[in-house]
Amino acid sequence: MKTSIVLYCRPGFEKECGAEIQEKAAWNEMYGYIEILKREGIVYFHLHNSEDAEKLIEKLPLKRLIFTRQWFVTLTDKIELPDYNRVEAIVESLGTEWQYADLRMETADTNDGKALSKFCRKLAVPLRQSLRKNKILTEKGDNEGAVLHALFFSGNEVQLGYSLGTNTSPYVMGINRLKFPSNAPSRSTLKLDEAFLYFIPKDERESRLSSGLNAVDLGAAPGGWTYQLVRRGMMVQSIDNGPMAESLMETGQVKHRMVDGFKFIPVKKNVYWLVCDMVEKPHRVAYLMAQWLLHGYCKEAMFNLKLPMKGRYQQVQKDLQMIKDTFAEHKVKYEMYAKHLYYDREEITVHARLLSPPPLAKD
Ligand SMILES: C[S@@+](CC[C@H](N)C(=O)[O-])C[C@H]1O[C@@H](n2cnc3c(N)ncnc32)[C@H](O)[C@@H]1O
Repeated sequence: MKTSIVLYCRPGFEKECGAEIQEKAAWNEMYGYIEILKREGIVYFHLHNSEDAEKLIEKLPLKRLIFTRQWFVTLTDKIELPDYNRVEAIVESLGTEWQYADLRMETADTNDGKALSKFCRKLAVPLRQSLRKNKILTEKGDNEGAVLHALFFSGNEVQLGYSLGTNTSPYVMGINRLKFPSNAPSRSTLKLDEAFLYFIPKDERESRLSSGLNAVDLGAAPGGWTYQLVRRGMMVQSIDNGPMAESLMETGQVKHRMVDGFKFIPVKKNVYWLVCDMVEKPHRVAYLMAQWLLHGYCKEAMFNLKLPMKGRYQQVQKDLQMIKDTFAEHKVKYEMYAKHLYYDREEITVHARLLSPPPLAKD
């Protein structure tokens, strides 16, 4: 059996996901070839050297991959399951050598996969029990331990693998499913909600997403992103020529400014968050975000970069590199992560902040 890494991404983005893992593995001098399950959001990275699989998921932070939602190292090839005694067949193929802290029942992120996930939920109960009985699954609460993945292709076909508790997504298939708030003005509200939950660690949310902070929302109408800022108690300047939802204006927390988002500069230096969802050329948005941070107009920025039809991975790399080069030119320390989040479609979300004083800020 060859040892491979299985990566989950948004269906339709397998090529980008494959190109990215191959490139970032090569930076670590690990090589292999890609096999994609087209439109299923599943990518195999078959490593030439089997030992590299675990080394790679240990060394490369999952957070550094833009197009990968979740990953695992294979323990088995695809296993054929009988119609009965599926649990026994899975437990048997695992052996008793290794223990896991958690079990994830997974499928492709497709309509067929959704139908299959009901079956998985039912099977999870007896499977967990049996894994515990056989001491393959340890007691809950061990975040450091390995996570066991069971990827189902049908009720009769599964592949098993593991990820490392310290470098894995906490969600099944790496997807954080959120409930759409019925009073939000647009569905894109979920993009910013997911982004805040993904990029800002839980124990820092109280200070970095706290009530009373000031925010600017560029390309705000009708207000899905502003809604997330208002909901967290922030005061928001919403920039867009289009109309904002009345319900948001009534909160008294929103100032609507009908001006060009590329020309707007805040009068006061008290803006903490800049969020931006303008449908614009990504390099223009990337440049604007870097300028806001370097001038100290905001402390943190969360923004979308629209993806082109072709050469999506290369374009994203170019736009992010431009921001990195601009920061390097000004010798600032910074933190920047980008992710193709679940609620993103033809765009990725980027979070950036400076860790040293903004060099172009004027008193
Ligand atoms: C995808 S929509 C934003 C949706 C919004 N984030 C929400 O959650 O409801 C993009 C918005 O960007 C605005 N926009 C595009 N170019 C702009 C510019 N130069 N200045 C201000 N707004 C702009 C458009 O008017 C449009 O309302």
